[in-house]
Amino acid sequence: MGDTRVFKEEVLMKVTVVGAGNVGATVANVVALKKFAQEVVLIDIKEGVSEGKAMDMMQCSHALNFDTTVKGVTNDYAATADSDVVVVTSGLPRKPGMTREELVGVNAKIVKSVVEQALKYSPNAIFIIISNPMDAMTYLALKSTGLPRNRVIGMGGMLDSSRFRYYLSEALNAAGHPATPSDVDGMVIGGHNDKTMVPLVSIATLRGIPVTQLLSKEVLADVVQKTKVGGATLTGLLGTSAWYAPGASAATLVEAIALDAKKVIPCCVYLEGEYGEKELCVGVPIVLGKGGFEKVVDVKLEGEEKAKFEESVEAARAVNAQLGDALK
Ligand SMILES: NC(=O)c1ccc[n+]([C@@H]2O[C@H](COP(=O)([O-])OP(=O)(O)OC[C@H]3O[C@@H](n4cnc5c(N)ncnc54)[C@H](O)[C@@H]3O)[C@@H](O)[C@H]2O)c1
Ligand SMILES: O=C(O)C[C@H](O)C(=O)O
Repeated sequence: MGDTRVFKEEVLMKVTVVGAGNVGATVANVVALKKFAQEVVLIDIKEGVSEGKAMDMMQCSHALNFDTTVKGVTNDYAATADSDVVVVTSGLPRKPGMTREELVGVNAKIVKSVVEQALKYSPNAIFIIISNPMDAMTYLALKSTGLPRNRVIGMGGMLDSSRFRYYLSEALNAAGHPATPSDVDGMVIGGHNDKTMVPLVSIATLRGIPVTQLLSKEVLADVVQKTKVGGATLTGLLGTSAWYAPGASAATLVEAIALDAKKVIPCCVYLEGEYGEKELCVGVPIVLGKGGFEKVVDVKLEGEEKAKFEESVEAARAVNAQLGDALK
């Protein structure tokens, strides 16, 4: 089979994934499959689970031809030392009928404590926050560590945009315009929640053709609504929240950092005046490279989309207000 090693000297990346549940294990697996990292450390509080999942993944390496080492540990942050990226997935997922915001109290304690422990061993790491409610958890991670804003990034927009593309492709197919999700370009900004995320219909395209020229207003409104409740729909079907697309989305962010790809991806970041907002973390397009987020990309929002983004910002502020003592 020849030499399968694919690492470039400058991409000897170490990635820690905190939480070895559905999402965390998927992130570790997809990172290994993408072949850009030297080592992935999976850490959890449940005795043996990280070790078992890591061993299972390592036993895929022959069949799937990757050389990344996946290591599992229980509560041993020393093993995570000198990670370049730390992905935080630890915390409770919602159950059918719940909102993500209902998890704020319990997950705030978990996220605050794991970020502090991971930072002690990896003082230069970039943190990617997944745990929900993600916008508030990103804000908490940033405020409680005092890290520069480019090193704390929440993942939600990449996932919501994937769902938007998926539902757009379904609607386009039904309207007689053959399309796969990857033929469609579309972005979701704002908070990662069921009510106020903002799928940007005005700039969505099928291979460059505006979808507004191909689909009726009613169909587009239906696509927007399905996208907004995409996570709740899956939670209803699965009995717990989704993991394949969340894991793949988080791994894609890690990859953009590892390869210094300078990709434009909607992510949750701390705003300092961009989009007319400050003092909160919310989803906007950013350029992602080796330093974390390098800049916020300005999309000129108008009319209804502008008003919806402002609503989303207010909703994110309301959840931050519930962080209370966790912020101290
Ligand atoms: N941002 C997003 O787009 C997105 C997508 C999917 C899920 N999520 C969120 O991600 C989180 C994880 O979801 P999941 O489906 O993997 O849940 P899960 O229950 O399968 O896994 C969570 C894991 O976290 C571990 N954990 C709990 N406290 C910990 C601690 N202090 N240190 C280390 N590990 C700890 C648990 O033992 C468990 O293994 C949830 O909060 C969920 O809502 C976010
Ligand atoms: O829906 C959830 O609670 C999990 C996640 O945020 C998702 O969108 O899949």
